[in-house]
Amino acid sequence: MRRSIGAGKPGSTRPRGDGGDGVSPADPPAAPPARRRAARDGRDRQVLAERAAVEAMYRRLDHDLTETLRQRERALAVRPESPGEMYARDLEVDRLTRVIGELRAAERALCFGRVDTTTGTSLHIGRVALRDEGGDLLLIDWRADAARPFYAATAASPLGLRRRRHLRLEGRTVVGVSDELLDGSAPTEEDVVGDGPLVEALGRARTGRMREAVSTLRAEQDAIVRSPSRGVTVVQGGPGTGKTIVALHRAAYVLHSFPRVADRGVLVHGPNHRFLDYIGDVLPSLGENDVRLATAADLVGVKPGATEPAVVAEVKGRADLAEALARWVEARRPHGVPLTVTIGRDTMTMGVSAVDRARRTALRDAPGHNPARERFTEEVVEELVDLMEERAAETLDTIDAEVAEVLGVDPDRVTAADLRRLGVETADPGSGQPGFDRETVRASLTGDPGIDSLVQGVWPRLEAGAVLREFLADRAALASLLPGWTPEERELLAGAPTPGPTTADLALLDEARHLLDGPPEQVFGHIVVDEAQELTGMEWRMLMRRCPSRSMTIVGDFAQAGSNTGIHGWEAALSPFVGDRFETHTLTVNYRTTAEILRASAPLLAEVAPGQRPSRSIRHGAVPRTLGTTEVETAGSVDRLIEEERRLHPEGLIGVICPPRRVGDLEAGPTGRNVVVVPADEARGLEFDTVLLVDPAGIRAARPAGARDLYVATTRATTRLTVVEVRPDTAG
Ligand SMILES: Nc1ncnc2c1ncn2[C@@H]1O[C@H](COP(=O)(O)OP(=O)(O)OP(=O)(O)O)[C@@H](O)[C@H]1O
Repeated sequence: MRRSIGAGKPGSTRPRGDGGDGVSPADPPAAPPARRRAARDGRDRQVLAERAAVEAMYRRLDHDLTETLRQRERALAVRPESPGEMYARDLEVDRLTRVIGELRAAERALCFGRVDTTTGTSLHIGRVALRDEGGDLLLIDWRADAARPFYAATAASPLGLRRRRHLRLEGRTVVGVSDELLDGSAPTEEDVVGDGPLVEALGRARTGRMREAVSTLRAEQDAIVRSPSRGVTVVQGGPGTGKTIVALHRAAYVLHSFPRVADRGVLVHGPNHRFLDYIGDVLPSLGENDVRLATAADLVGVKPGATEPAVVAEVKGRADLAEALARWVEARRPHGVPLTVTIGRDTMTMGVSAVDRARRTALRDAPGHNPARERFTEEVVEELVDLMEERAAETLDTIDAEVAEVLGVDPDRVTAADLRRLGVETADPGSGQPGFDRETVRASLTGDPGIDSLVQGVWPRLEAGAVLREFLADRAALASLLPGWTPEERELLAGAPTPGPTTADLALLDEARHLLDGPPEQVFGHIVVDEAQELTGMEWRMLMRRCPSRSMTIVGDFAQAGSNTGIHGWEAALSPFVGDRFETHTLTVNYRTTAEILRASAPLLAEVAPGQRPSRSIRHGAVPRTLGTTEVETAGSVDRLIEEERRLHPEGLIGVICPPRRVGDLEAGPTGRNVVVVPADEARGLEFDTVLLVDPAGIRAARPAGARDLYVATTRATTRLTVVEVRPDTAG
């Protein structure tokens, strides 16, 4: 028999049953009163015992926090006496600041779990590790190896556990415990077997912000979070299977377990700010505050101000543009040409092979067209100094020859003999031309505007925005650099200049900057890519160059792809960068959508991704309904539905998902508290208790990926879905 204490109401949807997911069947049969009383006494004792244990942990947390704050104050008070000491001090202060952040973030639900082994030992699991004053372990960090059985043990594979316990806290007080027995043993008075926190978590009303799931990660999710792979991990699965939650917990795990990664920081890349805001609380609540959340526009630091047809965006996203652009830039450097310079009355020529050698040296020493140009200038100056020295030697030789002819003596030998007589060593023949001061000549040439304009003629400084505009408009170059493209495809590039950068231009701009100015300033130790099915070939390059270690967690679902990227699978996306060195995991259990909603979206899934198996939902709820309205009545009908929904489910979060062109009209309605209007092309990754899906035909027609937008929209609700079809107004 299973009972639950302290659990909140699971809401109107009920779990379907265990099904291997560890989710308990609902509605246990009623027990006789005496047994109920005994059970209640038993669980009260358990709650009290856990309360005492957790109070001790909070005391220790307070102590550790005070102590770490003191340590930081002491470190800050030290006066470093050398740059080395300053560096060491700053490192220590950074470390302590990080620990303080972790300890502070651990305040909420400090301890959420416990495991008891079959041999009688137990461990409490929480957000940080804590030891008592004697050094004994009070709490282990959820990311530690020792915590793995808490997540990974199942009845089929109990990993030495007898019991897994979840604790529920209000503030610092334990108010509920819930146990799962894993070794098949019968419950005793010390066990409180209940519905469990997953059911509770899934039944809670949404807030519009994703919540962390550290206490309820399932075994299949935990295996990915803890994967020892430091390379590329791909997580795929249908909507609501926990891809995002897994990726974010993996980022926290990686930061904790791979310190070298933590040094460089973690980037979470998402498609838009609506989505990044939605997931933005998860990592801080896991104690990770140093994670950067960014869209492509944030990474490039440019806001796209113009739009363009999807077909143009598609060709601009193709990765073979990178090679074409590189060759276009390469053609702006000197190849097979000499450099002739006039200094004073002298004209000197740096030969073709010297110029080519200087170009190669420059690009090797200073990657990027512009830095290499400066290095090339140094090489040119060096070559000119050599030439001038040679020229000086020739002039002196001529004078010497003239002197010898007039006086009948060799001036060099005379001078050397005179110097020897005076006890001075004569110049070493290898030390350069006597009287020619290379340093002074080099200094006078370095920074000389004449030299700069000479170099500018063969190797101009370039700016990424201008390069991109010129490149895209250079029909002749595009024809020779992109021979595999049809003339129509090339014309899409050249024939559609926009007044400002578009979204597809961002990755091209980044590529141009990389070619011109070298690698990006900020790179990361680990990158999480969410909604990765949206990335074009050029965008993959943009992310990969920011992750030289190729340590990445990539999550996505090609059935939900909104942009036509020309990339339909992980191999196509990743093999240019890592070959086949990536691990793919597939999540199959849907934690968001009810089975009824999933069933309603199945025909759309079959349409957009034939052959892809639907995920398996663990929740049940109302069958989605379809209503009709007319064009003029659309806003009024939606307003009435919102009011009805608010009356029946005051706690629930309502998402109104519609074609982009209807957003303005619908936002004028009773939005605000608990209601968000979202254009269908921005709904990826989001979730609501109730979804009002307005004008499905309009969503479908809004862009080429309309059917996939519609599929995404139907899979956003946790509980209730109402589809509002809009009929055209009849005349009169
Ligand atoms: N183990 C878990 N414990 C509690 N909640 C969970 C768990 N796994 C998933 N969820 C919840 O299920 C919902 C769906 O998860 P998530 O958004 O990560 O799925 P997804 O696969 O990324 O979906 P989509 O493809 O639609 O973006 C979220 O509310 C998430 O918090």
